[in-house]
Amino acid sequence: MKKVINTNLAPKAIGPYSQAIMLEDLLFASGQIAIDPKKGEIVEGGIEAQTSQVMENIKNILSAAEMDFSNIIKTTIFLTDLNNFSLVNDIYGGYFTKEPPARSCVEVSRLPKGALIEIEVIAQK
Ligand SMILES: C=C(N)C(=O)O
Repeated sequence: MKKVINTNLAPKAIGPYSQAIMLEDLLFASGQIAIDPKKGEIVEGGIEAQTSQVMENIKNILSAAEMDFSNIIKTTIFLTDLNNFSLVNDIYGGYFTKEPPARSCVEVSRLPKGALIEIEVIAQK
């Protein structure tokens, strides 16, 4: 039986999707862009600020499902500019102290709200 995960500590959906869906012990989180949940707007400060906000949003969705970064088994990173690869790795890597999850990273032409980065995760409880 699936369960919808919803928290005010992560941005509200900007379309017809849930923040995350739990199916048995697996969590499928929708792609997070760098919306500050308090303001409802993309944070200022470029790729570094956006990456940090995305990771905080993911942290709060995991927390709403009683999980943390150690539960993540797969991520997908979407970047509008692969030149930001190293900057993103530096920030992203700080959230995974050991055994980082499997990952894909791709460049895309555009993201919702003009975001520079979107990350989706799958986690196991
Ligand atoms: C931001 C999204 N995850 C979306 O529009 O699907």
